[in-house]
Amino acid sequence: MITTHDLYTMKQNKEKITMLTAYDYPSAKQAEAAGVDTILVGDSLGMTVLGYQSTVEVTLDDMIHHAKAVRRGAPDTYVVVDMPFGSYHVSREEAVQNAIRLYQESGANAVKLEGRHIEEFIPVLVAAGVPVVGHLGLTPQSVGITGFKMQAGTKEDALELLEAVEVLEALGAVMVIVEAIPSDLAEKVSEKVDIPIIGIGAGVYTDGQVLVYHDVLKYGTDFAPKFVKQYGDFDTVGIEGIKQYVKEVKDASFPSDETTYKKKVFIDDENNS
Ligand SMILES: Nc1nc(=O)c2c([nH]1)NC[C@@H]1CN(c3ccc(C(=O)N[C@@H](CCC(=O)O)C(=O)O)cc3)CN21
Ligand SMILES: CC(C)C(=O)C(=O)O
Ligand SMILES: [Mg+2]
Repeated sequence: MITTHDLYTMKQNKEKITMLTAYDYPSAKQAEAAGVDTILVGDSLGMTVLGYQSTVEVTLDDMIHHAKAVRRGAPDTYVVVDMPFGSYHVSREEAVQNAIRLYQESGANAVKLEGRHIEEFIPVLVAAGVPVVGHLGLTPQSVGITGFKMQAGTKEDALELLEAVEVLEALGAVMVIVEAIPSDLAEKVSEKVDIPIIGIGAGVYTDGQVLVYHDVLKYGTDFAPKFVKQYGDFDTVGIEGIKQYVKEVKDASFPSDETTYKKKVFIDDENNS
């Protein structure tokens, strides 16, 4: 498994860092088998595997439940887990307590938090030994305020984001995700700091890329943001497979001899009791 330190080295060596979300045992196994550098147990699981309209409904217990399954499926991959909406917004004490619980119970390598208000308690987490990943730009937990659209499109907002990344680095964050921001800003941000900047919808100049498993494989998603590229079509493969199964049960061609136990046991036969 790579370490937090390896992520810095990869940036220094200009080796792109790959990140893919995973939410359960099989997706984690696939991600590890495919050799991704890092897995994100994103709170996007609320949308991709639980069918919610946003990530706002996801709870801390949901995140722990899914992250533990991911850890079992990918024991040798660097795993980042999202702190969900509301779990780090009430007070500094509660935020730190919840982050420590998530880190400890999930077995993840780092916890990710959205926005700038996290600046007030990052040092406490870092002091406690918890690697912290930031998330700026489009922060989906604030969808009620921002909507799902490109962020930092004005000079003022771009400068603000640039400053925020520097502050996160200074406070000890190990990595920052930037989501749905202009490519030239993402490039500047990546050049400005030594910690890796991972982009989603942020162009090609970041130190790495992250996408959502279900988007990459076209698996049950109802929409695809502009920045998604589909590398597979699980929906077609899955639906075709299920249709074939249904057909074969209907016409009794399944189960066949090969899928049937054929030891003869008659309950009324003394020789076979
Ligand atoms: N399946 C999935 N993929 C994601 O990338 C993702 C999630 N879920 N859930 C959490 C957040 C939410 N994200 C989103 C959700 C919607 C758009 C979207 O509709 N974007 C429009 C732009 C709309 C506009 O600019 O007005 C697009 O066309 O890209 C973008 C990112 C990214 N994250
Ligand atoms: C989109 C990524 C960065 C994320 O936070 C998630 O999957 O929840
Ligand atoms: Mg998230």
